[in-house]
Amino acid sequence: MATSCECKIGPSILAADLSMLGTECQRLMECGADYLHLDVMDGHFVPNITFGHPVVKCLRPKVPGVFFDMHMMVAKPEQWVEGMTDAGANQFTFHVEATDDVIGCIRKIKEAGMKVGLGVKPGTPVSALVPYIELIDMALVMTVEPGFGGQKFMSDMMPKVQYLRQRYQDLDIEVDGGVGPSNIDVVAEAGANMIVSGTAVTGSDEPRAVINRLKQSVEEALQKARLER
Ligand SMILES: O=C(CO)[C@H](O)[C@H](O)COP(=O)(O)O
Ligand SMILES: [Fe+2]
Repeated sequence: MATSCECKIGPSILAADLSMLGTECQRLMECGADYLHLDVMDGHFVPNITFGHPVVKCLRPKVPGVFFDMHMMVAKPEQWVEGMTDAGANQFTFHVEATDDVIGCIRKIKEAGMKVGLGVKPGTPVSALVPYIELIDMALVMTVEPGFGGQKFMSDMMPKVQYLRQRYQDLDIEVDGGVGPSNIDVVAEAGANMIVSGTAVTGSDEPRAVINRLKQSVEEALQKARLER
């Protein structure tokens, strides 16, 4: 996932034309995306349905080598680990609220050879992640209620990001929901280094320009933070 920016931008394809998923993903990578954030919803954990591992398996050869961060908004995430690794997913990000056996799920994902992401919904305190931090690769802080793209960014989630960054320098921290050029600076300043942007990118006629603007804004925010230190 090499980029000049310390922060990586991963477009969510939720608001893209899903009938052309392969082409849309290729286009986003050509426009400067660092990785792809693929939103899986099961109609149980969230009140919406998207797609599952059979679709991801078809998508994999269309964008070989691209990092797939699977945002698993599903109940019983452990049941989809095998299917996702077989489909070619790189990271399996599930929600701490979704299973009674978080450690068992983490172990299963690692054994399958994928990286582990663990997320919290807006109403869940960040402390819910703390017992698992040493076991995971990435913490996901949701800045919308999971289930739908195009919602308003919840800036009051930033203290969660700051809390994690102050304590865990090497942890990947992802922010997801409502992020675009007008607010990505706040997200980067708080300490996120993997930033998802869906509607702002895929809903634009010029996704390349939007991704460039996102990266520029992150660079400026980090530069400002360095100078203020
Ligand atoms: O997980 C998600 C919703 O549950 C999406 O990744 C997220 O909403 C990104 O889309 P947008 O930038 O349009 O909010
Ligand atoms: Fe997501």
